[in-house]
Amino acid sequence: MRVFFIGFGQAGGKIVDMFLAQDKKLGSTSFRGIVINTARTDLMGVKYIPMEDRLLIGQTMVKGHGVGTDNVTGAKVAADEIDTIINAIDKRGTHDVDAFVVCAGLGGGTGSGGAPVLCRHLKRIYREPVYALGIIPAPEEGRLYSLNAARSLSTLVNEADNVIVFDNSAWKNDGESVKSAFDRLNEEIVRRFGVLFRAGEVNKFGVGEMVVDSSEIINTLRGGGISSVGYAISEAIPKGGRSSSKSGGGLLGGLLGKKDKRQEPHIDITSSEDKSAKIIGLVRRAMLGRLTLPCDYSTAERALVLVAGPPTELDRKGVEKSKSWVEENIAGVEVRGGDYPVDSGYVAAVVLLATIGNAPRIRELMELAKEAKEEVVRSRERATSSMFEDGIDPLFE
Ligand SMILES: Nc1nc2c(ncn2[C@@H]2O[C@H](COP(=O)(O)OP(=O)(O)OP(=O)(O)O)[C@@H](O)[C@H]2O)c(=O)[nH]1
Repeated sequence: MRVFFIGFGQAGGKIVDMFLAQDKKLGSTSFRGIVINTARTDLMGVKYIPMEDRLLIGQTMVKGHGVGTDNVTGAKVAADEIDTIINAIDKRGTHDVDAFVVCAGLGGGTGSGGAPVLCRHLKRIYREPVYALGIIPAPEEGRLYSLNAARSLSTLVNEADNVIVFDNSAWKNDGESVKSAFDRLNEEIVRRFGVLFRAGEVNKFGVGEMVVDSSEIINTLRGGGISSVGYAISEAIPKGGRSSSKSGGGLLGGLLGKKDKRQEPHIDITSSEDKSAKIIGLVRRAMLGRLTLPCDYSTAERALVLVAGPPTELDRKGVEKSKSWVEENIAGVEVRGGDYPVDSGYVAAVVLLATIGNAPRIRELMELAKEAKEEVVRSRERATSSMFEDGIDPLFE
């Protein structure tokens, strides 16, 4: 799938920078993108994106200093400068893209406010689908971040064709601060979505036996709402049957995973039966393990199962059986799937759970936003009644 990424704000910018770095490392041209920010220093912090693809907005309003977690200003700046943003996207080339992905941390100001505005305009201008990859804050980051995320998310679900969520709090380790975990979390994000969005890409192995092309990803995400992604890897059987000591094993190895002692040890299997069992096991681990957004997977309306790895490990029966298993376990009946052959020391399963109906953290954010709204109404009423007590008629003052 050819994806045009737009990194909005600091988190979005760093993640898109990594997507493009991965593309360069793989010698692929599936991904392109630009980054946008109101803070000059954040744009300078990006490592791989060329200077001409870094766009500073809001200079008259905030003078390159950022919007300071104020997402109303973030939205205003994006709306005021939408023509400049669209021009920068057009300049980078959009004629052959399959989808746009707007990537942003929803708890701050620039990306949180700007992403919904940008999605609305991209949808107005282009025929290709527009997805948001939204990072939601951990509760420990404070109420303001959660309120910003709730507000941004409720607008985004109406503006984007689908919002795929990554929950920072679900991914940081106990005792670790969210900030110190950023680099690791970003790697997790780029690994999952890098594999998913590359499905169907032609490499030296050609396309898979059961190719997943961009239309299958698009059809899976078609219902809108919020989606989550599961991922699991297992070591592949090295050529000649011995275990490889190299991390990843090959150019694309880094795409699927790096050597991780916590992963299940590989089992030397060669028969189709064994390959199929390995794939089913991986898909189960992907769906039942940690998702980008922890949610009740049984409420998903559609799903996509993608198995990536060396061609010798891919197995049609395994993918078919995994699809049936996913279908039995989600609310909807539309489950798509296929394989993606790559040169790697790993086999990976990605499960995209689309349009989910229940995620506790999203519910928590929405309740917080409702309470905050009620508080505002109550404090307005209190202010009005105190003015009456003072003998002031607010209508005439
Ligand atoms: N996963 C991840 N989350 C991040 C990263 N950087 C910031 N965040 C989260 O994103 C939210 C803040 O968004 P930022 O991107 O820093 O803010 P911004 O859009 O630049 O907006 P302002 O700084 O307010 O102008 C917070 O909830 C952070 O936890 C990152 O590198 N990775």
